[in-house]
Amino acid sequence: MLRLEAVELAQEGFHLSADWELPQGAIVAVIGPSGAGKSSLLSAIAGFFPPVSGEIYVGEQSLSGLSPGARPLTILFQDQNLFPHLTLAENIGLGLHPSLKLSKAEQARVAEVLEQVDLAGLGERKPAQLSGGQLARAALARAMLRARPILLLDEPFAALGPALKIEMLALVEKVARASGATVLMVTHDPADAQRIADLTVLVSDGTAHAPAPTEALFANPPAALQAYLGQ
Ligand SMILES: Nc1ncnc2c1ncn2[C@@H]1O[C@H](COP(=O)(O)OP(=O)(O)OP(=O)(O)O)[C@@H](O)[C@H]1O
Repeated sequence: MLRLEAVELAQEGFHLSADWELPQGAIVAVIGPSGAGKSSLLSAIAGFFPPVSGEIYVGEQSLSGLSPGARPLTILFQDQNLFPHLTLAENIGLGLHPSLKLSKAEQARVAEVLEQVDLAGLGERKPAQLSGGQLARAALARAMLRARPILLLDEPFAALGPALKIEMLALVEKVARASGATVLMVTHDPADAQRIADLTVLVSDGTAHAPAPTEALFANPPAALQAYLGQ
C-alpha cells in the first residue's frame, strides 16, 4: 500500500497537494494537463523531489530519509537509459547488481525475464542492434528484475507507435498482475488509462486528486477532466 499523507510539493511558483492512498496491486494512471505536476508527483515518491511537508509511506514504512535507491520501488522514464557499451543481458543484469557479477541463478533469472518480454536469444546484442520496441521491452525487463513492490512509469512508451504501445501496456499489466506490484503510470493518452488502469489520479489545479475508478471517472468526468479532454 502506498500512502501520501498531506504531501505538499512546491518549487518556483509550482505547488501540488496530495492526500490519499492506493491499495497494493492497483494499476493507476496519472493524467492531467502539461505542467500540472505529474512527473513531480512520481519524482517525490521516488525520492528525487523532497516534499516541503507531509509523509509518504509504503505500508507502515515512511520513505522520508530513504535515498531513491533504498526505496521499495523502481522508476522507468521515457529515456530508457540502456548503456550502449553493454549487452542487453548485462544491461538487464544491472537491475540485480551494479557490479554485474551475477551468479548462475541470477544469470538464469536474466534469461527468464528476457523470455517474459519476448527477447529470448537477444541477450548478447548491444542496444544499437535493437528496435525501439525491443529497447522498451528491455527497460521493462530490467525494472521487473528488481521486483520491487511499486513500479513508477513516467510516460515510458510515449515515443512508441500505437501498436507497440498497446503491446507494452499489455505487458505491464501482465507483469504487474503476476507480481502483485502497484503501478503508477503517467500518460497523456486517456486511452492508456482506460486500457489497463483500475484507478486514475487526475492532477490539476494544484492537486493530485484522490484515485478514482477509471471507468466511472471517464463516464462522468469532473469539470477539470472535461477541460483536459477538450469536452
Ligand atoms: N527541475 C525543475 N526546476 C524548476 N521547475 C521545474 C522543474 N521541473 C519541473 N518544474 C516545473 O514544475 C511544474 C510541474 O512540472 P511536471 O514536469 O511535474 O509537470 P507534468 O504534469 O509532468 O508535465 P508534462 O505533462 O508536460 O510532462 C511545471 O511548472 C514545471 O515547469
